[in-house]
Amino acid sequence: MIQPVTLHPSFQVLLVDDEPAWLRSLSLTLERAGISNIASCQDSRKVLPLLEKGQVGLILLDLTMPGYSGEELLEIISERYPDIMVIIISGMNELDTAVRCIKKGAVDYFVKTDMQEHITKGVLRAISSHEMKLVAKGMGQRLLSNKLEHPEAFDEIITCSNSMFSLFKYMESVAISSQPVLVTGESGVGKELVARAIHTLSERRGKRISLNVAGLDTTSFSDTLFGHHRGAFTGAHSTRPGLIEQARGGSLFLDEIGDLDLQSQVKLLRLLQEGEYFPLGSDRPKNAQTRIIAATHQDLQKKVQEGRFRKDLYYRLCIHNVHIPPLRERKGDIPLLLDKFLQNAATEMGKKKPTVPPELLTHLKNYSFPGNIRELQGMVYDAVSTHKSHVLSMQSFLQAMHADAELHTEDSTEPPEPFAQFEDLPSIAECTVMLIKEAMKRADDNQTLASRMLGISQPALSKRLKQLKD
Ligand SMILES: Nc1ncnc2c1ncn2[C@@H]1O[C@H](COP(=O)(O)OP(=O)(O)OP(=O)(O)O)[C@@H](O)[C@H]1O
Repeated sequence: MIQPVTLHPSFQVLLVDDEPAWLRSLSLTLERAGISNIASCQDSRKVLPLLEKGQVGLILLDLTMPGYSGEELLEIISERYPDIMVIIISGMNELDTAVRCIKKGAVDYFVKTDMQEHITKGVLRAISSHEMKLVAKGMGQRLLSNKLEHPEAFDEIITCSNSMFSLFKYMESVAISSQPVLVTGESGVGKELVARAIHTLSERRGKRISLNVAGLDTTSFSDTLFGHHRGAFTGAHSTRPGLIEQARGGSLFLDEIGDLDLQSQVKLLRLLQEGEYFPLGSDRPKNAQTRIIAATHQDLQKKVQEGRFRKDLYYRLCIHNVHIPPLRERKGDIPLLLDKFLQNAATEMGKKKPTVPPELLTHLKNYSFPGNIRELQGMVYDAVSTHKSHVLSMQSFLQAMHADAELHTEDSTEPPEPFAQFEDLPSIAECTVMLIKEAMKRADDNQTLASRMLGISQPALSKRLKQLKD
């Protein structure tokens, strides 16, 4: 069972300084920016034993301290703990010292008199960078293992496909990152379920809030996401927090992100880049402490090329990308999904789970499911709703598949070219053999079904098969 944690980031940020007042003030500044996994240490001699515990990922280190100096500690840490990042925050504004510290392995150097906002941004940058390193490290380890660490997070996603299993491992690896995740895939493949699993895996204590951004104009988008202050516009009678506030410490799922208008894209980009936003009617920025998960069935790269989606936003969003394959590329999932949906539909409608005719699975496996899992689910619910007793009728399935095939033939602007691969046309006899073989393959060697596909009787097919053998 995953226990929700309150702390961000997933590793500890250790503040080392001999001045308690500075430690307190720095700690408060970082907490305001949503960094809560903080430990402080006033005695430089206690730093190394603290690092032994293996929880620290980032150190903010003073230079002038009794015991070990910051530079001495920096050298030891770089050598013994190369994975831990060190930022120097010194009272001295000396270029030589800064250059020396960077050469010794510090990732940044700040002076205590620098603006707090400046220091905070540097710390947030280092946190993101360390998170990415942890993600990459975790990914390497997970790819070698054939087990999931949190299989329960994927309970709702029925699958036996290897490609989905690899995606689950990827999702486990990126779960700790606070960077956005872009979930892509055709309509009905399960993007929302995946977004839910990512939120569960992230172990964030805050809520998962969803928003479908399709059709929202810029004002509604800003108001819904950022909220408003009383009097911000006519009708704003009271202050209302936006969804980012509601998802504080959790995740914000933005569905249909490909439909976001260009002006709203600028606002979302700013939020992702700066980590802050302005509620309507306010000139005081607020820190966004939520992780963005976006989803789309559209080809965002194509939209970028067409100038309909901002390139910078696209790259920000797809730091982690989960692409879900369509159902036709994981047909092995069809029997499991069919069984699950039959059970669910029967339970919901107070019926006994129907028996399935044996040919149904073959028909379903030969169908391309443009509407993916949602389409299969719809077919099953429709069939169960009209089902009376015993064996489930195939009629509604066949009708749905036929109707869809017709729709797609009408849609298609380019007629298929079945002979494009042949330089010399095959003979009629060769075509017959090819057709029979293909029909038997599609029908899983079921002659009754194959003969139906070919439009001949089963005895006629059987005769031809015999001739082929001879
Ligand atoms: N692997 C799965 N196991 C069980 N149910 C699934 C699976 N994938 C999808 N579903 C079900 O199919 C339906 C569609 O899934 P979902 O809404 O997540 O798709 P989507 O990709 O977000 O679609 P859209 O692009 O149209 O928003 C839902 O009812 C969902 O519960």
